[in-house]
Order: sequence, then structure tokens, then C-alpha cells
Amino acid sequence: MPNRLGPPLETPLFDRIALIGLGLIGSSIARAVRHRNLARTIVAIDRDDATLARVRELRIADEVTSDLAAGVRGADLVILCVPVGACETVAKTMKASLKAGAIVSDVGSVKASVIAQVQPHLPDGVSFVPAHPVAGTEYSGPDAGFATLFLKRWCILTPPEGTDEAAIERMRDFWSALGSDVEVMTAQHHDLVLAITSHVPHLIAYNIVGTAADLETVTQSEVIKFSAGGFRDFTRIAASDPTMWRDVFLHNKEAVLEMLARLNEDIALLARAIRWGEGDKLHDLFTRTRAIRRGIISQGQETPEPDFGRRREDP
Ligand SMILES: NC(=O)c1ccc[n+]([C@@H]2O[C@H](COP(=O)([O-])OP(=O)(O)OC[C@H]3O[C@@H](n4cnc5c(N)ncnc54)[C@H](O)[C@@H]3O)[C@@H](O)[C@H]2O)c1
Ligand SMILES: O=C(O)C(=O)C[C@]1(C(=O)O)C=C[C@@H](O)C=C1
Repeated sequence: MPNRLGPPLETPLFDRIALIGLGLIGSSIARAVRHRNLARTIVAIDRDDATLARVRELRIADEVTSDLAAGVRGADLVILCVPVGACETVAKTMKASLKAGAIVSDVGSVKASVIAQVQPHLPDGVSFVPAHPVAGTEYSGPDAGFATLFLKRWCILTPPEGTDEAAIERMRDFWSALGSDVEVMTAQHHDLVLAITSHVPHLIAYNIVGTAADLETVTQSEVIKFSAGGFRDFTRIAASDPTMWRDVFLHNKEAVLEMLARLNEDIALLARAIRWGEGDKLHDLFTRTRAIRRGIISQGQETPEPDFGRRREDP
């Protein structure tokens, strides 16, 4: 697969795309949509004035507004790029302004809760195709975004039963045009899988960095001074946005608790192997996990870094 986004389309996929929330994900979508000419008009909607001012300076949207109801009017694709806990408020505010035939989507890291928050508020004739681009960084806000964020990454669509097939196909085409590999699954399955591959790893990172910082014998300065290796990798993840991750855990409660219970059992087994000197057990596990890491790298599923204005190759 190529390392760059493709050329601009001659005919855009959508006439008017409204993006709600212009942080890391919303601004990356705006940049990629602009680069590939996927919409005639990009409307940027955010409740934060400083974000809107920055979006204007960056020139990544054609129209910029804090008025949600006015911003979605006439859009044929509306994408919620806000923390998952904000989705119901957004859905209620925009519902009366949605155009008949529009597609509403989102990018939330949790899917069943977003569907429960949004779907009841959508008028007949509007299709809801929830999406989760499994791509991100620990940075937030419009400066952190970049057009190639979704390149060679998965985007998971979780359409509720009965969703218009044509709308699903349009969203598949949209995410493919952003460079993603698209997969469709149920929201429940998504939430279970992502609990162990994304949510619990973040919880572990927040926890280990918090514990290290709290240890009385390890002062804050030692945490910083000696964090050259494995711990440093945890600190990157533990720097992820607090609002976003608070919402992820509160909105994927059952699946996260289920996976945490399983993890606790496995940690107890590891502790036992260490206590009784069962080196073979440790060695076998570490050999299996190394193979998993190498498999991920050979598939090219590594996260690129944001450039924050440094020179970056054209997407
Ligand atoms: N950061 C990641 O790695 C990542 C990856 C995939 C999906 N996601 C999902 O994408 C969504 C956005 O995450 P992000 O990292 O872009 O966050 P972000 O903090 O960078 O941006 C969120 C934006 O939403 C705006 N916002 C919040 N509430 C709003 C409201 N009620 N109305 C209008 N605007 C509102 C904020 O002002 C902010 O500009 C989340 O649901 C998250 O779960 C994040
Ligand atoms: O690479 C990172 O910084 C991420 O945490 C990205 C990551 C992930 O867990 O893979 C985080 C949350 C999203 O919902 C999708 C992607």
C-alpha cells in the first residue's frame, strides 16, 4: 500500500461536510478531506472560540462557526468528533437542522454508548453510520492534526441493524479515501475488542505513571530522570487527553471491567511464576508477546508522530 494519500478526486464524494469538534481527529479529517477533494465545502463547528480562531488561521475549513444548528444545515455528511460523553448534547442540538438524506457519523472510541446517545434523536430519512478510526496520538487540538493520520490504519464501522446499505458504502468509500482499511462489525463486538487493545492499555499506563509518581521513595524528579526506557513509553500514553479518556472509561464500563478482571487473573499467575521461580512460564509468555509486536510492525501498523509545524513530506 502506498505511503501517501492519493491525489485529489475530480468529483468530490460529498457536497458539504460538517465536522463537529476540530481537535486532533476533526482537524486531521478536515486536512485529509481538503487534500483529497472529498467535499466541495468543509464546515468546522466547535464550542471553543480559541479552537475556531486557530482553525481559521490554519485555513483547514471553508466555513467556521460555534453555532451547531446553523453549521450542520444543508450538510450531506455530519461527523461528530467530540469526546464520547458530549454526543447526546450535540445530537439534541443539531437534530432539527439536519437535511433529509444526510448521513450522520462519528469517530468515538466507544460505539454502543454513542449509538444509544445519538440514534434516538435523529429524524427519519437521516442515516447513522458510526465509525472509529483506530488511529491517534497523545496530542489534542487543531495543531496536533495531520492529513496522513488515518493512512494504513483501521477504521471500524458499526452501523446499527437496518442502516441504509448505500450510506454504509459511502462511509466505506470516505474512509478508504482517507487511506484507511475499513471493517464492519457490531458496536458490542467493537467495544469488547477495543477494551483490551486500547482502553485497558491506557488505564494501565495512567496507573503505572500515577503509582510511580506517588511512591514516596521515588521522587518526581527521579521519575523524570530515569525514564529513558520502558517507563517512558508508558508516559507517552499517559499524556493522552484526560477528558477524552474519562469519557471512554465511563462509556465502556462493562467491557473494560470484564477485561480488567481477566487481566488481574493473569497478573496473579505471573506473580506466582516469579515467586516460585518458574522461569519457563515467563520465558514462554515473553516469546509469544515478542512475536505479536513483530507481527504488528511487519504489517506497518505503527503510529506516526504529529509534526507541529516542522517540515513534513506532503501527504
Ligand atoms: N485522540 C485519539 O487518539 C483518538 C483516536 C480515535 C478516536 N478518537 C475519538 O475522537 C473524538 C475526539 O477526540 P480528539 O482526540 O480529536 O479530541 P480533542 O480534544 O483534540 O478535540 C475535541 C474537540 O471537541 C470540541 N468539543 C467538545 N465538546 C463539544 C461540544 N459539545 N460541541 C462542540 N465542540 C465540542 C472541543 O472543543 C475540541 O476542540 C473522541 O470521541 C475520541 O474518543 C480519539
Ligand atoms: O497511539 C496512540 O496514542 C493511541 O492511543 C491511539 C488509539 C489507540 O489506542 O490505539 C487511542 C484511542 C483511539 O480510540 C484510537 C487509537
